[in-house]
Amino acid sequence: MLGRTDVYVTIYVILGQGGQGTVYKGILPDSSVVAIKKSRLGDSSQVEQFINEVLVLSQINHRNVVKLLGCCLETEVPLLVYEFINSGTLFDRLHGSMSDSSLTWEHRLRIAVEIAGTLAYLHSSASIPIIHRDVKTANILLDENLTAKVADFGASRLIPMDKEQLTTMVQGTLGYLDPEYYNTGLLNEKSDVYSFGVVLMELLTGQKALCFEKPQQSKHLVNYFASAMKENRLHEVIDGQVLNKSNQREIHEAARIAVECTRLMGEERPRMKEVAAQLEALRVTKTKHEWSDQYPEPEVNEHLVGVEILSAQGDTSTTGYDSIKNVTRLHIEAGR
Ligand SMILES: Nc1ncnc2c1ncn2[C@@H]1O[C@H](COP(=O)(O)OP(=O)(O)OP(=O)(O)O)[C@@H](O)[C@H]1O
Repeated sequence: MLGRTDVYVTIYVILGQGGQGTVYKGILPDSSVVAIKKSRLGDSSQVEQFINEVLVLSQINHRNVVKLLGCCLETEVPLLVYEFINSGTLFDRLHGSMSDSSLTWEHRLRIAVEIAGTLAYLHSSASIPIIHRDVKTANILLDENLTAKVADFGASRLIPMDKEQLTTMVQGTLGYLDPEYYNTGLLNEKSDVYSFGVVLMELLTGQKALCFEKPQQSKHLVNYFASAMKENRLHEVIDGQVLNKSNQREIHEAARIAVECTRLMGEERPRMKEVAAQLEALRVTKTKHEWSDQYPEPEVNEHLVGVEILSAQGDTSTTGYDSIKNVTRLHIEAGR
């Protein structure tokens, strides 16, 4: 945080307009680029959301959460200052002006792992459990390496340790909103699990969560996706840009996880921790497969003789095996 110092910011472009106000790109005197969120004049509920965001973000230090650098809450128009994330939102990459084929399945799976890991951290590892409450692709920013940064904590809630769920005014975004929370007003971590399931479906299909222009049966991604899964026609809904022979198994498994996350009853949905572990396992297995394709096990022929000679000399490892172990370990470390 910047603390109580006067800092002059040069504002030079509008990045976007959200429910909470306008976001500008700015530059600090030390030349660092920042994003500045400005509340709408005279809207007290927005000021409350700003204060909430400061409260929540000051509890969090995570590489996949956008960093809050400073705030200015006493002024007539409150401001929040964040690190600038320069490659747009996941929504824009998938559906907007930035949509292109550069988002491969490997990128999408890694982004899914990063979001799932971040939500698992918010739900169970942060000092006070946090429910984001507005998980959607428009709230996932991407940096130059396409690393995901979860943003927009204005609607999030800190859950007191002695409470399993909270009664709140229902808030969220259509298409991502947990139907159980919508009907009961009872909020718990499983609402984020539902919204994450929708994000995973978006990554798998390249389609929007809710698309009014589409015919009734494909308007809601969750229903469309779940019936395709049930009727064994998943290939019809998966983004043609990502599906190929070598990733069918992973895509099918990721689709199964997405359907589990969007179950109608919250208690039937998995926890984010389990989801993150299952998706991470898909990535690790993928790396293993890639390595074994590159360094195939020796066939039963004269090569085997060589291996036996090595074994007799006390070296029982093969290149492929050790390499696989190293790669797996590297990925787990990088995922922290
Ligand atoms: N830290 C940031 N770095 C770069 N761009 C940002 C940053 N924060 C927000 N933006 C940009 O500003 C836009 C508006 O952000 P904001 O969070 O206010 O709105 P939203 O998520 O689109 O809408 P809502 O708040 O209604 O959910 C985003 O879509 C994004 O393009």
